[in-house]
Amino acid sequence: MADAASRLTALAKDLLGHPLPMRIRAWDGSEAGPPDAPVLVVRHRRALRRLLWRPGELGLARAWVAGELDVDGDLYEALDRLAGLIWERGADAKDAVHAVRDPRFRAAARGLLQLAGPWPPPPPPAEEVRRRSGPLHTKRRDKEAISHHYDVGNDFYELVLGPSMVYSCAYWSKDTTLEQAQADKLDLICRKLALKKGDRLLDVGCGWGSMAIHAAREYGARVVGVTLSTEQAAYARKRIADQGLTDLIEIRVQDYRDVKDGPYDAISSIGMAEHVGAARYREYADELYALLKPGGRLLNHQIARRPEKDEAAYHVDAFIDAYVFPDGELAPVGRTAAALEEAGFEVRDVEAIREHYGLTLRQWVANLEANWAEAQRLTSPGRARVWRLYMAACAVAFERNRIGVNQILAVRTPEDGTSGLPLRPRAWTETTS
Ligand SMILES: C[S@@+](CC[C@H](N)C(=O)[O-])C[C@H]1O[C@@H](n2cnc3c(N)ncnc32)[C@H](O)[C@@H]1O
Repeated sequence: MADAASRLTALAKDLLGHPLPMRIRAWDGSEAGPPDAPVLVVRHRRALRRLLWRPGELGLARAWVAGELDVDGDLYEALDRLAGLIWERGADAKDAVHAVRDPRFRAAARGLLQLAGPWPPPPPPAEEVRRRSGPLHTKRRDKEAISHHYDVGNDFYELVLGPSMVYSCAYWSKDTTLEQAQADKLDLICRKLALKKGDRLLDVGCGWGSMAIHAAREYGARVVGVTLSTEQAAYARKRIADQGLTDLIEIRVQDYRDVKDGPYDAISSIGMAEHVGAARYREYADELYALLKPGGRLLNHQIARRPEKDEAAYHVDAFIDAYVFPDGELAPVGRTAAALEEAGFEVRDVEAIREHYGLTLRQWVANLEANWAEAQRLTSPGRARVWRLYMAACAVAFERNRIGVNQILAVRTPEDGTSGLPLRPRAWTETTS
């Protein structure tokens, strides 16, 4: 009988209707497939059982988290090749229906079942979030989802994010470091908001307090930062005390829907609206509008995805939902802009900075890899693997324009129409390559 790698390669071709664009190394040490391609390592045939049980992303993710699947070689190239396969070839549901009717496909599925060994598959890895039923984005459920993602431990985030502790896309220029690019991003937002000494700034989804600190220290703003994560809040308060900024900054563990002490001169929302859910964008926009004084500005920095015919696709992918961001949702940028306009905002500027997120994520992955043993110790080997795959896959998704990230500047323009913006807020000629 042929070795496991050759059988897998042949079965994958019959199942996919296309050769697998990777080399395979199987549990028996055999190898097959294109010689120069990255190697998909199938350490244990249990991985196949998981895949047959949950075909597609979730099955792959479970095997990856359990350490049964790995990549030897350039992870980005491997993901890029797989993304090409999934996004360009697997997108058409009609193909899948044809495939299931095809006797070759059915024979291949039976072959895989044989190769997979004794049924049933093992239980999902402990890192998987237990699915909850009931309505999405209630305050309670959002708090649980946020704790899952952010209460992994500040030490772990320090390893990945580095000293800037900013968990959103940085603003790069040639030869900058991550720390500089993050500081540049925070400063860009302060300038877009035209912050000045004494202004009241509300930073919704304040993370570990980096924006609050920058705005207070560099612009003299008085800042309220809100987060749902108790660990983030504790960390932010300590940083603020260490820098002697407690008079200017207050950090609260509070849902943004419960902030009632407006009006503010400006609001920043950086990497938070991804948690809101597209169905609630209007509620989100209404809340922020009500918290601003007339003439006040909002800077909404948010990941978006390309439009889909089926809105169910806006829910994040199965792997990310099960292991990383439960209940996260991405929608096209127009949905956010429309909700802001409907709430009464004047949308003044949209800056798309997609490529910057690819660069940021690659740096986070490099930080994680450089601290791999420590990262596994601080969380678990499974969780460290989840994060590496999630961040590398997101980098590829940004680079391939599957998802993007945008800064929307919106003003609560008063009745008389004075927006307070300069005639030429930004000159294209100033941009660097
Ligand atoms: C991706 S982090 C971004 C943190 C920070 N803005 C940064 O750029 O580093 C998202 C933040 O949104 C917060 N968040 C999510 N939903 C929230 C809600 N309903 N109310 C308040 N904060 C929320 C999380 O607690 C977290 O601090």
